[in-house]
Amino acid sequence: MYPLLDRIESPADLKKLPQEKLAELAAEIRQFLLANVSRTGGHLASNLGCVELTLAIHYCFNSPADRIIFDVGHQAYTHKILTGRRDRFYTQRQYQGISGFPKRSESPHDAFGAGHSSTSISAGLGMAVGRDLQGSDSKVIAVIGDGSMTGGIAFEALNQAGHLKKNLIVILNDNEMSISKNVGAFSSFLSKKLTGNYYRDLKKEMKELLEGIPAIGGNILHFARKAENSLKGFLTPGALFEALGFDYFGPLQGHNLPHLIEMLENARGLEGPVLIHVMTTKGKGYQPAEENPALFHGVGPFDVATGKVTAVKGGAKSYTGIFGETLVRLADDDPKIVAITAAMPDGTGLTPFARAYPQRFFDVGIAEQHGLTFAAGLAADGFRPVAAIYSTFVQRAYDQVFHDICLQKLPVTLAMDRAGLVGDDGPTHHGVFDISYLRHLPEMTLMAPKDENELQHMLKTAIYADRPVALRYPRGNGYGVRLDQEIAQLPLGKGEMLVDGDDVAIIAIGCTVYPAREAATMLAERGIRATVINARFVKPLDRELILATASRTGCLITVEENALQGGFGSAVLELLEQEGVTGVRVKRLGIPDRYIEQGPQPQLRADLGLDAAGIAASVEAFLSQKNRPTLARIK
Ligand SMILES: Cc1ncc(C[n+]2csc(CCOP(=O)(O)OP(=O)(O)O)c2C)c(N)n1
Ligand SMILES: CC(=O)[C@@H](O)[C@H](O)COP(=O)(O)O
Ligand SMILES: [Mg+2]
Repeated sequence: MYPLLDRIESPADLKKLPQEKLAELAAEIRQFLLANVSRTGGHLASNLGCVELTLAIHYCFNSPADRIIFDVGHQAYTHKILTGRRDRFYTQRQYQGISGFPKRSESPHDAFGAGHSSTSISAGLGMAVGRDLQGSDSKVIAVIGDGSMTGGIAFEALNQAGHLKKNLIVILNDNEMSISKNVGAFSSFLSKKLTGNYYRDLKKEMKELLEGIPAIGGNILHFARKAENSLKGFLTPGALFEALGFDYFGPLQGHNLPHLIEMLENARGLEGPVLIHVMTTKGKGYQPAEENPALFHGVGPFDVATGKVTAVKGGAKSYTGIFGETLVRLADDDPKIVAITAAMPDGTGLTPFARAYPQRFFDVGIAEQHGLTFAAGLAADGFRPVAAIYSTFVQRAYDQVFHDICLQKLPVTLAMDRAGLVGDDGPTHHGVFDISYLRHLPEMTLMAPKDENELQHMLKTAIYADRPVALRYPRGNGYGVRLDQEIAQLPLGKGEMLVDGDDVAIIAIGCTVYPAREAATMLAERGIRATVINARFVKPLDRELILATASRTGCLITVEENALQGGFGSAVLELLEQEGVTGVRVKRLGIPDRYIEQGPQPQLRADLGLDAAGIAASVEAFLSQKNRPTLARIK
């Protein structure tokens, strides 16, 4: 099927091909990507956009001795295919398959693991320094997109790289897109100057201005022409990188293999940090993806012929969608509500808000830290900011939550989408730590809805709590429950009892509540009467309800989709300890102390015993151990 690609098992095989054959190989790779990603889903558009670039890099450098680092890593499919994973590529992002991101444990060619953005230059610089300390002569190449370049850590790395003057090649893959259109002054700077129009218009305006000055205008024009080249240099993106100590080359047409290869061959021999600016088209070679790169950024299975995404039958609305709709409804009545995203307006459901209230919507770029401090600033000025960020990316901004929001008691709502197990993106993206890293911060209120209707109410509760609030909700669809027309504020720190039973109490939070209730039904069929509590709040806990239930049943099972360490169950244990409660047995169910690989959410939940059957089994096993020896007896 793929006459050239089928012969390539490693970069060494690639190098055997004459350069003239590479364009043909690129076309085969695009076919291969389409055939596979249309079945598995994945980050199609970015990968289609960097086929030639990746081929050129592997053609000119010697991986794994030379270290190739892909920022975010969502664009590393061609790299994987060329480095011995073509045969397994159909398993990418699948349960027990290869990862959708570079992963050090997967291949020696994956020089650095990724999934989160803007780390490649820092990691590359570390490797360059390590190489020099060890006296080796390998090359280090960091490939970073224009979106990822908006992350602060990328600039921190450029700053140090320009200072250290190590041999480091940074390739800026500029497609003028983040997931959505790239925004911000840096992005405008990169693109505006490149169109040439800006420069042409400026020149024309200057000429007219100077010609209009009587007598001396002509002379000045003469000097201005002489200065033209330096002016042009000043106006190109190169000036920025040169000022940071890099040698700048570009912009290059990123789909022109001979040009790329010539440039990279030259770059091999250059001393010091080098930045090669490459222009590419996101979705290149597949019309639907070129026309709608945001949709094909991370896409589910689709039909190659039509570009139509395979519809999920009868799906309820997503939590993300409900969040976005509710925020618009609340903002209709309150001009103080503003919304912030870190380069993910679609993913976080903020696009309807952006359309309805463009003046109150802010895409800060991939800059979670800045985004949260920016939100704190707005809150300090009397606004009600809602920052919608995936749970896993809030990790970037822990200090901002502490120092800029909680310590100053500022009423920022942190809407943490993708909390819990996310599925195919795997360990880099599972949002299973936020309860642990937020719960201990004084002033923080932390809640999680049991379903999409409760999400509506919690969002309003959060926005009007007049304090820092984090609201976590999962990736995927709700349960299709009826949505209350009136959005209400919930009492802070109050949970709800859903099922009453005396044998044991299951206290669940967020997306584990429905499975817990289903588990109770299963247990009832086996003669076990379980109480089920929807905790709603991780902080403050519903002290009265939990203590009363503990004293009544003497046996508590907590359930959460968060790390067990420091999670919701730990909070319940701490409550019992603080209150001096003894004689109550507690079992915590949640994410164990290891990273969870990729897979469909239901599969992962079943594996971890967090589905209804798993919870019921744990409850039964726990109850059957009632007479196990206590520590006192062992002593
Ligand atoms: C810290 C962090 N925030 C957000 C994301 C989500 N994200 C993944 S790719 C991406 C856009 C990256 O744009 P760019 O680097 O230009 O690559 P392109 O998709 O255009 O190929 C974003 C926002 C992330 N992976 N990491
Ligand atoms: C690479 C990355 O970080 C994003 O593209 C992420 O994969 C999006 O995840 P969702 O599909 O959950 O929006
Ligand atoms: Mg981009």
